[in-house]
Amino acid sequence: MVKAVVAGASGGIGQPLSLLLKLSPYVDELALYDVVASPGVAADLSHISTKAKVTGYLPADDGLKAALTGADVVVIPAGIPRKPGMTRDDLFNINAGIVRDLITGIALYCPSAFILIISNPVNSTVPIAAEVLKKHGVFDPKKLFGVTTLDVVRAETFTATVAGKPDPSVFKIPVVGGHSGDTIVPLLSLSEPKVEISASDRASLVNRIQFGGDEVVQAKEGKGSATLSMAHAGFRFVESILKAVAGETDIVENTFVYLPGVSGGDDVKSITGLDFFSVPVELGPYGAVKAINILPQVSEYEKGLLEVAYAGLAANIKKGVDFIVGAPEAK
Ligand SMILES: NC(=O)C1=CN([C@@H]2O[C@H](COP(=O)(O)OP(=O)(O)OC[C@H]3O[C@@H](n4cnc5c(N)ncnc54)[C@H](O)[C@@H]3O)[C@@H](O)[C@H]2O)C=CC1
Ligand SMILES: O=C([O-])CC(=O)C(=O)O
Repeated sequence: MVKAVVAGASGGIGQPLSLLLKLSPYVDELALYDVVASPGVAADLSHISTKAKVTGYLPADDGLKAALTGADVVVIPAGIPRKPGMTRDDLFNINAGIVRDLITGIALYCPSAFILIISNPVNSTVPIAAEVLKKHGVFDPKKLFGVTTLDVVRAETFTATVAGKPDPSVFKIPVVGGHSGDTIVPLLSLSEPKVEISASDRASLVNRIQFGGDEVVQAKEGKGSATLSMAHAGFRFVESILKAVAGETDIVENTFVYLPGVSGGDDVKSITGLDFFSVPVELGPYGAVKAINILPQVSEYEKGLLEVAYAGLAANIKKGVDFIVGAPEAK
């Protein structure tokens, strides 16, 4: 019996993601938590004739505890989205506290659940989550994931367009680093099948993948950021986790993990110098089995992109850690 929880279930991502989970054969119970409207969303979804039993919870009456108790996987798309002109880091002040409080609930009520963080800025919210879990003595790095799947989905789609291929799903393209602007590093040189593109097409393709989020923010004109493509990407990642839990093998997703806690992570860290980084990760029934170190295979051009990403990521990660452990005193 698999219980999935969506925290932030009434939002732009939360609703379609909950719909996809309600349709999944891997989910037996689906608990929807939000500060508004979650019982209504749950009532609506509960009429769909699939097996998952859907319930909705608000903060009142220990709703977070009721939602999380017994959870196997918790997906977190709670928090505010960007408006035009904002960076993901501009969301930190509000979303950091939201993620901290939800992770505290997970530490108390379902400490062995898989935790998938969608809330931005992912480069900082995942370190926040790790520190909260450490404080409670329940941190299992094999089960904490920053969801960077949308970058992979965009890489597949935009590359197919440039390559003139009608079906983007034939592509497998690793995207490493973090989840904001130039911390997102698509490794087009490792694309399968191979893509032959000119240097100038490559530069604009990389830029489009790195700033795909901004494209949607601008097109929505102040009404939020990517929600439907994110629900698809989030569901793809949750489903990979649930397939691995069900015993399927050879499941690999790119995801932002705590490298020192994942097998193979130290090899990646010895190149990046960072504790958190998104790389292809093999998933198994107990979480991350192995971080796959593809960094030695990248092109010279991609090495340059990576150097830029390292600097931005270091600052974002430190900001998240400091939010929980406290910034060191100025001397
Ligand atoms: N990782 C990624 O690739 C992506 C991340 N995002 C991020 O996902 C987050 C959500 O985006 P949207 O769904 O568009 O926003 P939204 O505003 O439509 O929905 C957010 C939901 O979170 C709820 N919420 C707020 N505080 C909460 C709390 N303490 N506990 C539970 N729920 C709470 C709100 O009531 C709302 O229903 C944003 O931070 C956004 O930047 C968005 C797209 C891609
Ligand atoms: O751009 C945003 O703020 C939302 C996001 O993370 C994305 O679409 O990749």
